Amino acid sequence: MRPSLLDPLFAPITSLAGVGPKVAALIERVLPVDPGDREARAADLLFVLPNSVIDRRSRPGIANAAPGAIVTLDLTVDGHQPPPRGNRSVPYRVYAHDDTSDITLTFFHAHAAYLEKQLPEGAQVIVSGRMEWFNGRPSMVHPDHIALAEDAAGLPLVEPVYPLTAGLSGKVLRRAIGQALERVPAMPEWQDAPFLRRQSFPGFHAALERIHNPDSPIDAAPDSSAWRRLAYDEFLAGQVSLALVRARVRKLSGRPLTGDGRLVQALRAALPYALTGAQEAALAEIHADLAEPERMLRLLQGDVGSGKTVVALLAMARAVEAGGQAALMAPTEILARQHFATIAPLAERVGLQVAVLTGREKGRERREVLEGLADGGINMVIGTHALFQESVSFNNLVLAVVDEQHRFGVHQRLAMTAKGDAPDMLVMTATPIPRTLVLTAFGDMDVSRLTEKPAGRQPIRTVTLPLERLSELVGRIRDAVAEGQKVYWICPLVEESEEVKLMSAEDRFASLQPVFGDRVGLVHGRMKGAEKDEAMRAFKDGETRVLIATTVIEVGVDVPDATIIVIEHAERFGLAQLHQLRGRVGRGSKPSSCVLLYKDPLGETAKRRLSVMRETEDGFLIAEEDLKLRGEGELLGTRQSGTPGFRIARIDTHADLLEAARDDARLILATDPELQTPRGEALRLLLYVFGKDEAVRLLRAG
Ligand SMILES: Nc1ncnc2c1ncn2[C@@H]1O[C@H](COP(=O)(O)OP(=O)(O)OP(=O)(O)O)[C@@H](O)[C@H]1O
Repeated sequence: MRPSLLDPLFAPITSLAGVGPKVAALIERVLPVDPGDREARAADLLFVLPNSVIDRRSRPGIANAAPGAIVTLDLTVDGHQPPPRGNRSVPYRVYAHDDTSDITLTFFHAHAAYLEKQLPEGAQVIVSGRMEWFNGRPSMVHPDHIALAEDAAGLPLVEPVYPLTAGLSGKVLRRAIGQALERVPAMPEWQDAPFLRRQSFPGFHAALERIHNPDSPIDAAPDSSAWRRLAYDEFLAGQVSLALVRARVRKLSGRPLTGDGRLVQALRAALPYALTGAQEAALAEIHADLAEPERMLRLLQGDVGSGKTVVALLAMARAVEAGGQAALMAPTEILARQHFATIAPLAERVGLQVAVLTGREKGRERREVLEGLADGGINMVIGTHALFQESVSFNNLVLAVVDEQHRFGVHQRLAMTAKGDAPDMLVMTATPIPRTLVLTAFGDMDVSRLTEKPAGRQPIRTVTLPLERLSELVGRIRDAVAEGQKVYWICPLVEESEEVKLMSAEDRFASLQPVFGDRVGLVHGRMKGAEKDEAMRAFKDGETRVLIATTVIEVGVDVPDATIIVIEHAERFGLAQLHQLRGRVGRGSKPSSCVLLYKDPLGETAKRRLSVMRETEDGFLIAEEDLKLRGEGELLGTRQSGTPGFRIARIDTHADLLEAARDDARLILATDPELQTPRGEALRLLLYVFGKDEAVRLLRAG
């Protein structure tokens, strides 16, 4: 039970003065981590940390500001220049000046009414943001902060600037955060005192105060001791919680799984290729783990197209040899069916019973699968999260393989675990996550890496092309199709809504149909399962040659003879996603290419991403680069912050703390596994504060 001293912090944000349901909904949009299906709490507000500060201590003036510097300027607004009607690619410009020079303030996708209110013509305003020089003129794109000079009187000299969303003013947010800060109760220190001294870290409450009420910009920067303290808290909460889950999982100790090797041998013989060295090595590690009485918790990391599926199959075969059942869980229905289509013919050839179970199996079909799983008639099952459902019970599940784990949470992992008597776990991920992220997302699992691709693969030629040259591209694709090639055509991901996403794929389909006739197919997330299957099948069998798709095909889709992928509006995709998408080609022995269609003007980050894609195919390099580029923010709108899944910590700035937190967590749990010492009690508070209630529940008297 959560101690009552935390109650005020855990009250919904609507309990704060000035926060009604409407404001609450806006605040939820700026929370660094989506609260999911629970209400946002006052505690969540503590971790809305500033993007930057307005430093009113000195005002250099436009002419004296260094390019790239974040500055505060006292400006007089001279005039507005909205973009021509209907042309959203031209920015909205506001002209202004101070005693030293003129400046242009630039806004993309701006709301005219909002800007007219914020920057009335003739008004004195205070604007801060990054100084840039554009065509030799001082400019500022999307200032971080704008205030009328009259409103700014009496404001602190150093003021934090928070991420905002349309309709939510800085003032309202600051006031709400201030109240949340007042609700932080006196709590015992959960960090080790000598460690705090060594690092010169302030206490938890003091750190929050310092960041939200800074005396200087340094206080509110991610590398300040206050921010680092909180990042460490967050890492430690995460590591302790992962370690608790892991301890529970391991404690349900496993059983040695060995077999006579006949099934595995027969399957290997049935494969149309020989395993790569990396596949052999990974398999040997997995088989060794299975043979141990301890449970296996292993992560199989392989770059796109490195051949993870067959490794999973052979691991599952070993589990069946040992007399148990194995399950493979995929993140999407398309993938579950694809795995089934690959695995079933091979497995059935050696006498295995394989079934598929997704949300789509209904009625008799479903009943038969459930019966087969319960009585052991089915040896292997492949499915989606439908495998977790309560109605599913296994006769003897000894191995659970989870594909694309980063889409599943720790709790789902536990749910799968509950299905068997402590089954071994193999987690597969196609995202070549850097070592540090493995640690944050998976804790310290054992890791096998597929570092080599099957022989005979050719490099993928990657080119970038502006959207204006679309018709030229269509001509070339037509030639390629005439030669018998197969083409994926990925349509833009538009954030506003699924609706729009769908539209763009359908529009493209409609515009390409006159060119390709019935050789063009369409697949997107809103289609019914059977329609999706049919579209994938037609493409696989070559009835359609061009497949227009949304990112539903991002992960895992395997059509080895597809040789071209066009990614429209490539500038809107993240690096990891582009890499995954590109990995849909180059999976056979023929040369392949990837065309990144982009729309000008490209932001700096987008430009860098596209050039990284041109320069390398190495997923691990790309992942490192991705991490560096993230958090630098985009020109389009607010600076996005941080590392996914974290509120405070940023892998690029705080990576050193992560290793320390992992070691600390191990040490803590080795000496105080149930968190019952005084420090352990304090650590329970830490877990609550960071929303790890689930982890506390795993503890005795939790
Ligand atoms: N040793 C091998 N030699 C030749 N081809 C192989 C080998 N191993 C796997 N393949 C083939 O390589 C392709 C990719 O394998 P698989 O679908 O398992 O990749 P993956 O690692 O899951 O990649 P992704 O994450 O991109 O889906 C498949 O067509 C598979 O049949």
